[in-house]
Amino acid sequence: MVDISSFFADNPLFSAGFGLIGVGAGLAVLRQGARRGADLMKRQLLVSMEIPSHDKSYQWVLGWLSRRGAETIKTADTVSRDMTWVRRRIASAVLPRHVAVQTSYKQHDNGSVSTDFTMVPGQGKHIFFYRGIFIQVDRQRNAKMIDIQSAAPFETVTLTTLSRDRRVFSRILEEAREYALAQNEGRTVLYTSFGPEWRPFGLPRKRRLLDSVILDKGVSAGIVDDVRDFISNGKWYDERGIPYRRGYLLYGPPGSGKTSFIQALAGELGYNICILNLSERGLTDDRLNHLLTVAPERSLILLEDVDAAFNRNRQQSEQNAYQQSMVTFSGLLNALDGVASSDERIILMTTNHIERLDPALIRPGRVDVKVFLGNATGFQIRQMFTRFYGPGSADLADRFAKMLEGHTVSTAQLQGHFVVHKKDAMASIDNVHSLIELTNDSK
Ligand SMILES: Nc1ncnc2c1ncn2[C@@H]1O[C@H](COP(=O)(O)OP(=O)(O)OP(=O)(O)O)[C@@H](O)[C@H]1O
Repeated sequence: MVDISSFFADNPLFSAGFGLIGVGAGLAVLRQGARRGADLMKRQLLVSMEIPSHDKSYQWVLGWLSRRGAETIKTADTVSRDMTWVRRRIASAVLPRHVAVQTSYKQHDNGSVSTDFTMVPGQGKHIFFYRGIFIQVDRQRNAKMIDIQSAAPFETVTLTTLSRDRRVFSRILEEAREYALAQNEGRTVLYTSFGPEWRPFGLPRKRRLLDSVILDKGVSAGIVDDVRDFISNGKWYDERGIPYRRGYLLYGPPGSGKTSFIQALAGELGYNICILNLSERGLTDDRLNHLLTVAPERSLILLEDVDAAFNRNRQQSEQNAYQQSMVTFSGLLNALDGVASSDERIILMTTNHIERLDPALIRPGRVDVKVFLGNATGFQIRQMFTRFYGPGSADLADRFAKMLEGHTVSTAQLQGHFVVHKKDAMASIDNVHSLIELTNDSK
């Protein structure tokens, strides 16, 4: 009888093969162990924060990173020229090698616009140094996924650092937000709706000064006081379970300063403006409701020319739903009532024809303050005159106002007249007949 075990044991070919299998298996176990060990170490030692491109902080963080890049170059430049290699080392250690360009435009106080190019980290991994800590930035694009709102490829930026430094992330987010806000300091951002979200429209504009819009005596101060009072009384509303919102309706003839005043009000409060056109194609009740709920903080919501979208004739407004926008009258009322919102909401509406508005739209709770901005009064004419020609022109202003007595002139027409005669107050008076010809007397 053959002893099988001794046959295998004595067979050199077999034992060598068996040995190899053993070594292979051992290596695989080791490899897996090493991978697991590395994963475990990574989990224990590293923390990361992922910021998807649809999040508001995404652009803030990219902007902030680009500023850090610029600062690093400056720091590197301060190193003495004899130590060029040190400068190179600093720069090559912390500056991304693959950058993407982001072009921004800035409006200066004199109205001119300049272009600014900034380098933001491009796709891939980069390391930067912040407050004594190394942080890895990994910017990735997923070409297969599209952000439906912006139709842009979906991207993420992931910051990774040692877990003992995890608190640095909130500091970075805070700094990035402050940096982004500081870029718009002294400016008013106009937002328009883009699908279900608000997007900045054009460049942030220089704030309009409140005293550049001349309303009748006490009107401007009255509105500003009311809004300020509202803003500072959130707790009061909360304690009484009253929705924290306030609606204003500015009504009056064209060119009386309704829109300009809202811009100046936003400037005065340091707020931005979200402009919504109710007649916009594709706007539905749901979208309107959603937009009013997600308006950026510290913003005024402006619904311009509400009479164009809805008027007394409900029949017509229902037809409207099919012809242009799909917002129904009841949808608008619901959105204004802002069912579950406890956030501050300031809604301003403008119209040239208050008489065409359905009383349900302008009842208290939806419109709390109604202000008539009419054609220029004697007070406004004098104020605008002295604002254009200086405080020394008060006597001429009286004369000019007298000449316009009995005529209906809008403040926009007055502004136009003063712009034509901007350098000469007397010419403005001598040519008052050209203004009277334009007036609304016979209309
Ligand atoms: N009361 C005012 N004080 C200073 N400027 C004014 C005033 N009213 C109008 N203007 C000037 O006239 C122009 C048009 O004003 P604005 O668009 O604010 O009027 P509006 O009442 O909103 O008009 P519409 O009803 O046609 O929308 C702006 O350039 C603005 O500066």
